[in-house]
Amino acid sequence: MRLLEKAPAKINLSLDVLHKRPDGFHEVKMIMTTIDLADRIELSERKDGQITILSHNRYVPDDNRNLAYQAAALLKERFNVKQGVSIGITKVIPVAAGLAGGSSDAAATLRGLNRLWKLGLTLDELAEIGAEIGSDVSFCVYGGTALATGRGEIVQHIPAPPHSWIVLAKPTIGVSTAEVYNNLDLSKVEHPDVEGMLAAIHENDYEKMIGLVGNVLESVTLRLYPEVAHIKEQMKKFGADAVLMSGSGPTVFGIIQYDSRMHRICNGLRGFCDQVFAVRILGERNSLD
Ligand SMILES: C[C@@](CO)(OP(=O)(O)O)[C@H](O)COP(=O)(O)OP(=O)(O)OC[C@H]1O[C@@H](n2ccc(N)nc2=O)[C@H](O)[C@@H]1O
Ligand SMILES: Nc1ncnc2c1ncn2[C@@H]1O[C@H](COP(=O)(O)OP(=O)(O)O)[C@@H](O)[C@H]1O
Repeated sequence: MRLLEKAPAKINLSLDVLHKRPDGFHEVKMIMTTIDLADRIELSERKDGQITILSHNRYVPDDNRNLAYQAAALLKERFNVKQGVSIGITKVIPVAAGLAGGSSDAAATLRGLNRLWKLGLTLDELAEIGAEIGSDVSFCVYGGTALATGRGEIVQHIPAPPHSWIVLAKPTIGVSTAEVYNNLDLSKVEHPDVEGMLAAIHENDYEKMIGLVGNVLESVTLRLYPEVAHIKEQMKKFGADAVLMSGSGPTVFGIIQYDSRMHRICNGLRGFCDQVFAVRILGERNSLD
């Protein structure tokens, strides 16, 4: 048997870090939403009990460092599964980009293997297992839009943000999440208004939402990688309503209401940036909701 799962990317509309915890992780408060940019995960049964990964992407490990491999290994061990699985990953989401591509591949693998191996687990149970793989995996198990707290694994569902285009621009560099958290100086950051963003989303208020985007991790990544600041400036200049870095970066996203302006911004960015995408938020509400 063979089955397919989509693994969508996420962006962080608001990302605050409260403090560093004794376990080395940071306590976060962030609003995440899945977007229509997805990897494709193909799972095929193996009778020999092995787990294999094939991604045809030189930036993605094809062994037990792959988060999808780790998801399969964890389920196999925890539920004493005798079968194996071949995991084919078609990468569309840029790697090490702040878009949770690896986490989403792991989450899709958990959802898919739950079906393939007939484990009968709930999404809540899969999300709990996902937290053992990485902080963003729990959110990716559910997708949609959520307030994430703890180290990111406590997920509270909220409505989708107002109708808008998301334009993504990824500079050629990749960023290490651990490096960004390690260089964060919380005494020097401006904290975003996460509660205000929550209210804007609940009220489906586009103007309020674009005025409240914020990410404390920008303070680190923009300093370490000036090209990210350059892309932010260009996206603003081309007319995006709001511009922010996603996660630990380096991907920058713009929020735009009108199609015509979205096209203008994409064309402008493509002049100097290889990876530019225009996508919708998954499960978005239309402006009349
Ligand atoms: C910054 C965010 C925002 O959504 O996303 P990305 O930029 O990775 O997409 C996340 O917090 C990233 O989550 P994730 O990428 O799953 O992180 P993990 O694998 O759990 O941890 C990688 C490393 O980041 C640091 N880390 C991660 C999460 C957290 N709350 N505090 C931390 O200090 C730790 O140093 C950890 O060793
Ligand atoms: N399935 C996967 N897809 C992409 N990267 C993966 C995967 N599994 C493990 N990795 C590793 O995880 C690192 C972070 O990748 P990714 O999840 O794309 O970034 P981010 O955490 O910034 O959203 C990569 O450098 C890569 O080596």
